[in-house]
Amino acid sequence: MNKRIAVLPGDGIGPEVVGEALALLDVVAELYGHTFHYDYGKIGGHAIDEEGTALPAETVELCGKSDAVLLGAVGGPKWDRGPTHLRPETGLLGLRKALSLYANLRPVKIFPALRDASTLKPEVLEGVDLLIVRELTGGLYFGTPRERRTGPTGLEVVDTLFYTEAEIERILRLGFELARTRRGHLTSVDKANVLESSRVWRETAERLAPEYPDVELTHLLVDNAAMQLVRNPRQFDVLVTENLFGDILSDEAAMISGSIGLLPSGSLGAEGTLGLYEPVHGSAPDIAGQNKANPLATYLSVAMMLRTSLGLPEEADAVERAVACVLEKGVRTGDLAQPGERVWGTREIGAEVRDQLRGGVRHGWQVTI
Ligand SMILES: NC(=O)C1=CN([C@@H]2O[C@H](COP(=O)(O)OP(=O)(O)OC[C@H]3O[C@@H](n4cnc5c(N)ncnc54)[C@H](O)[C@@H]3O)[C@@H](O)[C@H]2O)C=CC1
Ligand SMILES: CC(C)CC(=O)C(=O)O
Ligand SMILES: [Mg+2]
Repeated sequence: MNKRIAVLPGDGIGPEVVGEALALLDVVAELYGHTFHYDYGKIGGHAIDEEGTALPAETVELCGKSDAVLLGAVGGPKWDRGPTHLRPETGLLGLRKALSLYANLRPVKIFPALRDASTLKPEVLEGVDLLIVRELTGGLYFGTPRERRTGPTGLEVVDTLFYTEAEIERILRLGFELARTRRGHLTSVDKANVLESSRVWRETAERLAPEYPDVELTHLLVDNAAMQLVRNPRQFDVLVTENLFGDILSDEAAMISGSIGLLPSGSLGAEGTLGLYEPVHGSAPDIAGQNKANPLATYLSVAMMLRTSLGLPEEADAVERAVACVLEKGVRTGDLAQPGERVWGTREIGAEVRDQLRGGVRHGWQVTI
């Protein structure tokens, strides 16, 4: 199979984890007889430095010609003081919008080997398998006006939470559809006790529910959802929520599995359109360039890409198995290692996963998981 992948490494640890992910994809290609072409694009802070914009037009064009997009992360302190239009994050938001990627899927699973790394007690973790469906092209991150202005008492600032009913309906429908393919439970997370947008969100969920009689719908206010996620995450199957809420809840949920360095994501538009795959974490400036970043979230994002956009489920399974096996062998980056345990670097854990993938596919050897 011949596929074109747009590769946007970005800033900070982005190039490190994406570099490892491509080395892993090369092994997938070698083992299964595929050809993956990588077309590199600029986005974020380094694009600002080199092109004067966080999202050069060529990057959007490149993505449009690809079968899938793999992204690292954008941002860093160097660009934090810039004006809004010259901030790395606007590049990523702009790309999501330009590609109409309205749904961001963030699965949270437990690797049995990592029970110790989770902040939760082992008995609470048993059987956790949840999916956060985050609306990605609307809400507070995209509403206008967004501005600073001078009012009667001095500086005033405005961010706008804007949704159309149609935007709310399409993400909720996806939530119902995904719940239907899993355990049949959808939790819609909102702040309907305060926000008008959330009231429409809840009304829309109620209106759609009769069309999905096989799905049990529950509503939860976002503050309670944040608490329930760490109290008893096993109660959740699919959570569907607004852009900002989903952003925050997914970082929180990362700690159920043990580290933000483990959580993958896939962003999708209408059926048959391009998908963008990226780890949930950011550019981690505090560890950038030190061979400390955990590349597993990016590997698991690659697995999502193989399965969803490239139609290669067997290859996706093999990557996920290789990751699980390496963890089972006790290989840990610093974010996962317990006090006193050996710490592997980004490149070293990368080599372990590649070896495991080769061994698993060629010789069928793997650690029992
Ligand atoms: N999708 C994206 O490109 C995102 C970009 N950002 C940007 O990233 C920059 C840093 O943001 P932070 O709030 O620090 O969030 P962050 O996710 O980059 O880092 C938070 C903490 O987690 C650690 N961490 C993150 N990824 C890791 C990995 N793979 N392995 C080991 N440890 C990891 C970091 O070292 C840090 O201590 C900011 O400029 C922010 O805007 C933040 C989130 C997402
Ligand atoms: C630009 C930010 C909204 C990125 C982020 O935090 C995320 O998508 O998780
Ligand atoms: Mg985030």
